[in-house]
Amino acid sequence: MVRKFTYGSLEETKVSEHGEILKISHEKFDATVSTFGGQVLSWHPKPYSPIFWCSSNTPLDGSKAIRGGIPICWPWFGDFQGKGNHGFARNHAWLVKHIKFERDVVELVLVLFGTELSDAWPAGFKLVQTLRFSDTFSQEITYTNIGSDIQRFSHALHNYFQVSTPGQTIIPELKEVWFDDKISERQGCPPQELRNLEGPVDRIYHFDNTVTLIDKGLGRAIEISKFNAGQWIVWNPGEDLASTMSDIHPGGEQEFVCVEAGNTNWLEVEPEQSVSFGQQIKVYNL
Ligand SMILES: O=P(O)(O)OC[C@H]1O[C@@H](O)[C@H](O)[C@@H](O)[C@@H]1O
Repeated sequence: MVRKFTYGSLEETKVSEHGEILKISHEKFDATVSTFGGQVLSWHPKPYSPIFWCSSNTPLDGSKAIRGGIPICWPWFGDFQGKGNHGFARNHAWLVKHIKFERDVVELVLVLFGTELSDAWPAGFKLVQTLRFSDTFSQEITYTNIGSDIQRFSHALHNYFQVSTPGQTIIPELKEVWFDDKISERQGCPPQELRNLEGPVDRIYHFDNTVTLIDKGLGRAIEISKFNAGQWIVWNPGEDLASTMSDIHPGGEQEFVCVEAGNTNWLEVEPEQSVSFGQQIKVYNL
C-alpha cells in the first residue's frame, strides 16, 4: 500500500507475519525501516550515496536478526548467560505508533513492549524509538522499566556503514583512546592507532565524544554523536570470519564498517523510571 503526503510517500510491504518494510520517499532523502527489529535498513540523503549497508543475503522474514542498517542491541550487548548475542529487541516485531511527514523531516515512532521475552531477562519493559530522517539523522530510544524490581541493561545502536572499502577508512578521534580488544580478549589496552579499518577488527573504545568515519575512497565523512552511551564499538569480521557467516553476501565484508554507539557496561533503572539513549548522524564531502 502506498500513502501520499504533501512532502513524500510511504510504501508499506508486508514481508511475513513478523513485520513490514516501510519505504519512505521524500524530496530530500529516501529511507527504509523494518518493523521486525524496529530496524533502520537504509537512509539516503540526497545528493550523497546511501549511508547504511545491508547484506543481500540477510533474510527479512523474521527468521533471524537482519544483518544491515542499524540493528538494536538491547537489553544486552554481546553474549549474556549463553542466551544469544545482543539481546532480543532486534528479533521482535515493533509497532508503528506514528509517522509524520514535514517539509524537511520525516519522524517515525516505533514501540516494543512486553514481559518474559527472554528467560535471561524476563522483566516488563517498554521501548519507544523515535527516528528523524532529514539531511541529518537522529535516533532516540527511551526504555521504561514497567516491572517492580531494579533492572540492568546494556545496549548498542549497531550501525553498518556503507564504505568504499574498509582499507580506505579511518576514525581519527579514536587513535588516542583506550580500548578492549574482543579478538585477543584483552581489556584495557592502551591507545594503538589502526592504519585503517580492514578486518578482522573488534574493539570497544571507551569514549564519550563524537567520532568521524572518514572514507577516502568515497570522499565522504560520516560524523556520529551519541548520548548516554560511553563506548564506540568498531567491528569488521574480515574475510575468514565473514566467509563462515551465511547472512553476509560474498565479499560483503569489503563494503561495510560497523561503528556502534553503545553502552557495554550495565546501567540500572528503578521501577517506573525511564532512561533514554541515542545518536545523531551527519554527512559531508571531504
Ligand atoms: O553476529 P552478530 O550477533 O550480529 O554480532 C556481530 C558483531 O557485533 C559486534 O558488536 C561485536 O563486537 C562482535 O563481536 C560481533 O561479532
